[in-house]
Amino acid sequence: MRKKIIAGNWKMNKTTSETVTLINQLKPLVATEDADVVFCVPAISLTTAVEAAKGSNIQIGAENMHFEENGAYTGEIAPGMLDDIGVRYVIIGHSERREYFAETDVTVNKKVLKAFEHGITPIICCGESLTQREQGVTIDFIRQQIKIAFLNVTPEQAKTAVIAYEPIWAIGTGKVATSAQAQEVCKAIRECVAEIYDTDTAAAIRIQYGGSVTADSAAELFSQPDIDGGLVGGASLKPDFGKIVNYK
Ligand SMILES: O=C(CO)COP(=O)(O)O
Repeated sequence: MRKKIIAGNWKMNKTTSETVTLINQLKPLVATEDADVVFCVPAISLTTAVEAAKGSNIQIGAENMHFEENGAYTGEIAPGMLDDIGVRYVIIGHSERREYFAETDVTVNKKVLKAFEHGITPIICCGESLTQREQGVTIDFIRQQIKIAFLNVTPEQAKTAVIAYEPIWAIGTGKVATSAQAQEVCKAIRECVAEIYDTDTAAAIRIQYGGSVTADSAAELFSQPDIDGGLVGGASLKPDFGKIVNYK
């Protein structure tokens, strides 16, 4: 049985002092043994967030990282820097990074490989646009994203990865995918992982749904057979996140 993983993606929200306040406020609300709970916070607050989360079940994740060890990449953050301060997860290839910062399936793959090298669990994002959904190419498009993201990733590594299916049309729009739509794609992702590797790997990998998840929609989404939790944007910044984590 896969353990659920419920992660917040804070995006570009909250100052460092606000981060401490919010973590302290949410700590008792997200305390559970039933799910892994991850807060992905802005890079500038990562060290503080790791400190603030100590003694709780909250793990801290980054929202991005570079794929090189170090070097002349002004403004970027290396995987070893995250590892050094106790960051255990990193979101890779979020659609906002693909859209505004020119990330591609190839850079996603490089980052995924680097994250594993450093023992950091990648939360690998995929998802179609509204146009692609209307064109009927959703599954083809996502299969391509997954196949490239996992190039040269070993089955042992893949078993520990997290995939976040986030339809772009559902992000920040209040337009949540139906549980049937989300389940259909998450099942297709698992089948794709089985094709790349084997059924054991497909059974172990955790697949989240993301896109306008709220305390009202979480229970139905997370009870689908191929949905192992969520990647939550807006609602992860509020006490409601506690209800999402304890959705049952
Ligand atoms: O992009 C998301 C999480 O990564 C989803 O954001 P919202 O929950 O705000 O729609």
